[in-house]
Amino acid sequence: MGSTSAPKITEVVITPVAVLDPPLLNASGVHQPYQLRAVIEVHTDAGITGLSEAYGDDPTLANLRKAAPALAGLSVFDVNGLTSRVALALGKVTPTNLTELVGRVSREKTVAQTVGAFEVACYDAQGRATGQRVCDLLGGAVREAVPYSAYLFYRWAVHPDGATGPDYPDDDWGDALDPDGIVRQARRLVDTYGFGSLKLKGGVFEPEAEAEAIEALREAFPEHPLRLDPNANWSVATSQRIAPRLEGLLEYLEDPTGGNPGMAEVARSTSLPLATNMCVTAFEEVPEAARLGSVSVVLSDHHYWGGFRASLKLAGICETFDWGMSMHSNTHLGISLAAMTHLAAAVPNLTYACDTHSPWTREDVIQPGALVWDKGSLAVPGSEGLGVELDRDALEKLHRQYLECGVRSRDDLSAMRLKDPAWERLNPRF
Ligand SMILES: O=C([O-])C(=O)C[C@H](O)[C@@H](O)C(=O)[O-]
Ligand SMILES: [Mg+2]
Repeated sequence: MGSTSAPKITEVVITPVAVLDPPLLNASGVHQPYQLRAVIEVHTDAGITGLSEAYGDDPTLANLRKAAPALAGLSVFDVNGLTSRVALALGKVTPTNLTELVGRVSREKTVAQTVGAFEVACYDAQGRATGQRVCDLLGGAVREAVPYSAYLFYRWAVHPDGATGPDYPDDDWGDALDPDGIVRQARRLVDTYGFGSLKLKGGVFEPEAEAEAIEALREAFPEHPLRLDPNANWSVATSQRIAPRLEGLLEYLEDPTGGNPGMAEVARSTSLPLATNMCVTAFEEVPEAARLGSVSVVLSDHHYWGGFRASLKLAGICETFDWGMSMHSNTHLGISLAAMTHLAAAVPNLTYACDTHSPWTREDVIQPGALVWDKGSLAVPGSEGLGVELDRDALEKLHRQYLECGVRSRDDLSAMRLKDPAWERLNPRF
């Protein structure tokens, strides 16, 4: 196809939505009753529309809205043009981030987040224009089914008093606050989805209690690879105390402590591979990690690395430094899940099962049937583009929920203080 006949962007529509979210505990506090996402539609003069999904907090929305008008007239194939137009439109943008749990903020990362949000929609449009799947545009599928891991969370049964209205529909998972609760949760996730590996979100309770939960998981699931992610809520000394107990139990220990120097100290004292989505989260952080030897697995995430092409670049870096590659998730909907699946299908060295928050998200904006769980994996959806279609009624409903719920940014700390007003975010806590 010559560039003159390539679909050109005519309009970008950004719709914020709010989705029900359970009270999942982490190092920063607890999830609010609603998580925010932005649904992006990139319309073209060819009548084709590309879809994408991004964070939906106020600062992200402001950046998306600031950059969107600059895309008018751009070919959906011109991803380099997209990158430079977004950077120019954002100018000296204020660095923003969704949560401290995905590493430090920087201007580079803020621009990358915005580029990535539109880039995914452009790839979807490219696929729809050419009759190709996104994974084929990214180099071809090296796997037709992408394995995901069960994402286990300590959690309460219900949100704290005052966090929700009287009609808020709590889920039926109950609480999980000790090893038995975590094993019970894992059993249900494995039985329902067939997950073949398990990740426990840690950094919540005393590290010994979390190690005990890992031991209980090992006993209950002798064959499942296990991971623990304390989100940098352990000091170096604590990490060095606990890591030996976890050796032989975990396939990797994710972000036990904060920063590349601290991670490097821990790495030197344990045989456990250390993984991260906190100290290597942008290209500018790669040289220090490589120099110090702080990590051996990097969790990619197209939402903040800058989209598909940036993720392929990261894959090359991982290969160069002999780092394993996995995939991180924040709460997301089906458009992002499709994007994650196409990307993971096309990256040969992304050999670890990917993270997903899917089981915790009871609502969606896509039409059902495109993403079907089978033995903990998702087959690459569709025959062109991302392979998912918007459910307009659901989009409208979740947008209305956004307008009514009052949540405008992610704030796990304030959510936690509804239960315990004296709760402090200690960094690290343990
Ligand atoms: O692997 C991670 O660090 C995450 O998944 C970060 C997320 O924000 C997770 O902790 C959460 O949803 O609470
Ligand atoms: Mg992590």
